[in-house]
Amino acid sequence: MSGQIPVVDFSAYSLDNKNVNEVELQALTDELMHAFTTVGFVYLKNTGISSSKVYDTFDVADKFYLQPETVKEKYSRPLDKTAERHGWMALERENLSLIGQSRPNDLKECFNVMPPLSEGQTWPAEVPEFEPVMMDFFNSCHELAMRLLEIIGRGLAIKDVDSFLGKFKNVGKGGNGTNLRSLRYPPVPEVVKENQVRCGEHTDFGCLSLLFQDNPGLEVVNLEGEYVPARPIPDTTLVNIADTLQRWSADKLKSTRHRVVMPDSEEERRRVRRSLAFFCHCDSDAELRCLDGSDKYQSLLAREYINERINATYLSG
Ligand SMILES: O=C(O)CCC(=O)C(=O)O
Ligand SMILES: [Fe+2]
Repeated sequence: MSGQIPVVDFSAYSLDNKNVNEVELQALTDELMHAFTTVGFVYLKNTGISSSKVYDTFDVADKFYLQPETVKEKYSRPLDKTAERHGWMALERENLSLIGQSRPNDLKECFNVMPPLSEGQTWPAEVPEFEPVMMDFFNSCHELAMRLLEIIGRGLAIKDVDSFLGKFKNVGKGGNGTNLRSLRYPPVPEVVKENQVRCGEHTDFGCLSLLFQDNPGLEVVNLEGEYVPARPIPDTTLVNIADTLQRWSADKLKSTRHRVVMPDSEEERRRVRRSLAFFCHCDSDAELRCLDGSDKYQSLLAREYINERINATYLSG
């Protein structure tokens, strides 16, 4: 299916666009709202984030992954679920599967970039370009996410869009869970554990996710409830709604299940798969009161909601 995930031209509000046209922006809003209220995913082209920038970021991440395990361990992400979650996670350390422990841990390695770093956390000194390149990518994603949130605020007919956007004022500054995750899925080994996948089925926790991927494997649940491939389309960004925003919008916006499976073809199994996921969260102290004014869900703080979700996710120790 890239079939059922629409491809939308974002030129009207691209990061490069200095002359925003009201009529075009409204048409873009309508297209995006249609996608976000149905399948929950959309491919965007002409966002202003170039594929050369994406590939440069993949390459810098690779330089880190190629370091010896002893080096990478210095930058391990704390396993304590209450700690700020910046850092590296070794292969088969995490299990995102909603069906939990009935699957072996995910066959992936990843690095979460979560500024500002807490005390004791450092950037990989062995790859000096890691910090500036990751932060530059983080900042571009942040800018794009804010444009998308503005469009969503408009699409939901929120009276005070500025106050909605104000709930994201701490992205990258602390007191906000936004992070950029680089993922590396190694070639599939000869013998794979029963039921193991590259990334277990899940929905994302935050508000909005942006995804950049080099090789196939991602699958998304379609409107019929079946997993179908969401293949990489060159020069696009895949965007999806995540759980916090689904709840906040009283289920108008859809947070859709997805996963990354092992490819079938021998050739693809031998390939590394790389992706970059920007998980945009609202501020931890934002109050999630249903945006439509309804009382479908009881109001609670974003922090409380996210903690609930993190605690439900199995992290092997
Ligand atoms: O690697 C991918 O394409 C998707 C990863 C993902 O869904 C996640 O980390 O939440
Ligand atoms: Fe995800």
